[in-house]
Amino acid sequence: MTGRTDVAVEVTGLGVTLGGARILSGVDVSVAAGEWVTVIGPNGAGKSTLLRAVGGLLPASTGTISLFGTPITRLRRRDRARVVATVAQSPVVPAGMAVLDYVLLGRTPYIPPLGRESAADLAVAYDVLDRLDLTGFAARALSTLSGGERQRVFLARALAQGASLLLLDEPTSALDIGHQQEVLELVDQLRADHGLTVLATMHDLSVAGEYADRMVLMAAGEVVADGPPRAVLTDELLAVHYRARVRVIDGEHGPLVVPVRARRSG
Ligand SMILES: Nc1ncnc2c1ncn2[C@@H]1O[C@H](COP(=O)(O)OP(=O)(O)OP(=O)(O)O)[C@@H](O)[C@H]1O
Repeated sequence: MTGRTDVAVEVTGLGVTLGGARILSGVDVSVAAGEWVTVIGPNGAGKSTLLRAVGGLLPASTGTISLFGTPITRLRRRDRARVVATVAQSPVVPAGMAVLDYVLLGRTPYIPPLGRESAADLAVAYDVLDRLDLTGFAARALSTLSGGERQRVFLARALAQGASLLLLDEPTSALDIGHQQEVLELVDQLRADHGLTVLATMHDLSVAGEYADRMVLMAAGEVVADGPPRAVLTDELLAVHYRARVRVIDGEHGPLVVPVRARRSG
């Protein structure tokens, strides 16, 4: 059955089992078209697993996942790739591949079987390289780039895919503060200009809160809070689920989470 297309992601009662272990249980997450939702939670909470399931990279044991109203199980791989693009935490990179060729992999869903990329595909690849400040790297082997440069190339490949839903798993973890802002602002600009929908995971809670419309807090494979940043980034919720001592202060674009060191005795 085809449902509403103004809902980009509808996850209902999702359970995922991996290696015999239950990793996600009863997860409900909904992302409206054009919305930016960031999933947070401590290490091992199940954030990447959720993104991989939404990207069609892992099967659901229970529950359903729909993208723009179509159950993911009904989308063929090629059609799915035109709808959703994923930037994984550590993508596998083919040995010796040049940056431009890697970004062109994003155009695969548009290239006929046994065909070659068109001039239009090349133009898209060069455009995203330019937007991400990567033009000078086009001919370089991906393996020779720094961690941050490589992370921008992974994003470039996802953007070249032209999908309307972007899944970003820790997209800025290797980036310096300047490139972090550049990448997040670019994604936000694309969202404003092209109605892109973003479902991300991030560990930097202050940055996460500045960009997300809504945040989903996960712990031990379940959703424990879901709401605007101010409702999710609270001293209490972070203390309980991260076992962290933090102070949340009001920032211009959202709450800022400041770690507070324990008082030393003696
Ligand atoms: N193939 C697998 N077999 C068994 N357990 C797995 C498998 N893949 C992931 N897990 C476990 O599932 C749990 C959730 O992992 P996941 O990577 O989704 O967490 P995460 O919230 O993204 O964590 P992090 O913040 O550390 O990246 C972890 O405990 C992990 O060890």
